[in-house]
Amino acid sequence: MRDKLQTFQEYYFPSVPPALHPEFEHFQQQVARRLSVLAAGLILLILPLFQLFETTSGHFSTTALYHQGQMRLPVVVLAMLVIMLRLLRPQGQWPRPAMLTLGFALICMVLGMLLYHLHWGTGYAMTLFSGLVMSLAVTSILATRGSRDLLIIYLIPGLFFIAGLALLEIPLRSEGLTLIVPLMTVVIGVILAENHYRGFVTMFLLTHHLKRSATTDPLTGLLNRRATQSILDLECARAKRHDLHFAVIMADLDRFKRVNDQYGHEVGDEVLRELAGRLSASVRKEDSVARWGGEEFLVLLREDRPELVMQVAEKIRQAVAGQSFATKAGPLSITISLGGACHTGEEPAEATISRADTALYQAKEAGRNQTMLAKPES
Ligand SMILES: Nc1nc2c(ncn2[C@@H]2O[C@H](COP(=O)(O)OP(=O)(O)OP(=O)(O)O)[C@@H](O)[C@H]2O)c(=O)[nH]1
Repeated sequence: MRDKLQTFQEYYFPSVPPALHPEFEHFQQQVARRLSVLAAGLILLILPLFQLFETTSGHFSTTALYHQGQMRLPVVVLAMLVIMLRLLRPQGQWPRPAMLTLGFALICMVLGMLLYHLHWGTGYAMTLFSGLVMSLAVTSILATRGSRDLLIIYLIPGLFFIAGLALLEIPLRSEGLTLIVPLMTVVIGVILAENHYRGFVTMFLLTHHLKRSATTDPLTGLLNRRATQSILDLECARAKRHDLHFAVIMADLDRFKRVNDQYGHEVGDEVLRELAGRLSASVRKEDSVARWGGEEFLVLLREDRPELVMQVAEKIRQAVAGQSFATKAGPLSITISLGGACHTGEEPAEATISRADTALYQAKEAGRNQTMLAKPES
C-alpha cells in the first residue's frame, strides 16, 4: 500500500530534490527562454491582426479603435522587447521574469478591454470574454511554475477588474457574463498549468537521470571512463591555452582477485564502494576521481607539482592500507598501488595516462602497496 502510494505520488506529484534546485532553476530558464520567444512571436502576429481586422470591420467607432490600440500597444512593445533580449542577450537571466511580465500584461490588456466594452455596452464583451478564456489557456502554458506563476499573472489584474466592475457599477450578470464561466476557466487554467509544471519536473528528472547514468559508474557513483575522457580532453585544451597543467594518478587495488575468489563478488563490490569514498575524501573538491576500469581508478589533480602529486598518492595509499575495510565477510586488509604522472607540454591525455600506467606497473613490480611517479615526457 505504502509503495503504491509512493509510486502514485512520484508519478502525479514529482518533486525536485533540494540538491538539484540550482540545476532545475537553469532548466526552467531554458524552458522559459523557448516559451517566451514563442509567446512573443504569437503576440506580435495576432494582436496587430486583430487591430487591423477591427479597423476594417466597420463595427467600431474611431474612439473605441484608438482605445483598443492603446491597450494593445504595451503588450506588443513588451513582446518586441523579449525578441530583442533573445537576440542581444541569448544567455541572460531574463526569460522567467520576461514571461511573467508578458503573461501579466496580456491579462491586464484582456481584462481592461473587457471592462471597457462592458462599461460602454459595445456588444463586443462576449467576444472578449472568449479572448479571456483563450489567454488563460495560453498563460497557463507559459507558467513554468504552475499555479504559483498563475497567481502572479492573475492576482493584481483580477483584483483591478473586480474593483473596476464595482466602481463602474457593472452588474455581474451582464451580456451572459455569469460567475460560473470565469470560475470554471480559472479551475481549468490551474489544472493545465499544474499539469504542465509536473510535466517539466518529470522531464527534468528523467533528463538528469539519463545524464547521470551516462557519466557515472553505477557501482561506485564515481565518474565513468567516458565522462573522464571528455574532462581530460578539456583539461588538455585548457593546459594548452592557459598554461594550466594537471596530473593524473592511476590507482589499482592489490591482489583484488583474491578478495573476489575468497569472499565472493558481493564482498568485492563492497570493497570497491568503500574505496570510492576513501579516494574522494583524499582529494580536493576541484579534483576528479573516476573508475577507469574494474579495480583501476584514475585521480585527476588540477596541480602538476611532482612533490604534491606524490603527496596525494601517498595519502591515498595510506587511506587504503591504514584502515581495514568493513565488509559482511568481516574487516579486510586491502592495499593499493599508485602511479602518478604530470601532464607536460602539449602531450595528449592518453600519453599522460600511459606514463602514469607505467609508473603503476613499476609500483606493482616493486612489491605493491607503493607509489611511483613517472618520469617527465622525454
Ligand atoms: N567484485 C568486483 N570485482 C571486480 C569488478 N571489476 C573487476 N573486478 C575484479 O578485479 C580483479 C582484478 O584482478 P587482476 O587484474 O588479476 O589483478 P589483481 O588480482 O588485483 O592483482 P594485481 O593488480 O596484480 O595486484 C578480477 O578478479 C576482477 O574480476 C567489479 O566491478 N566488482
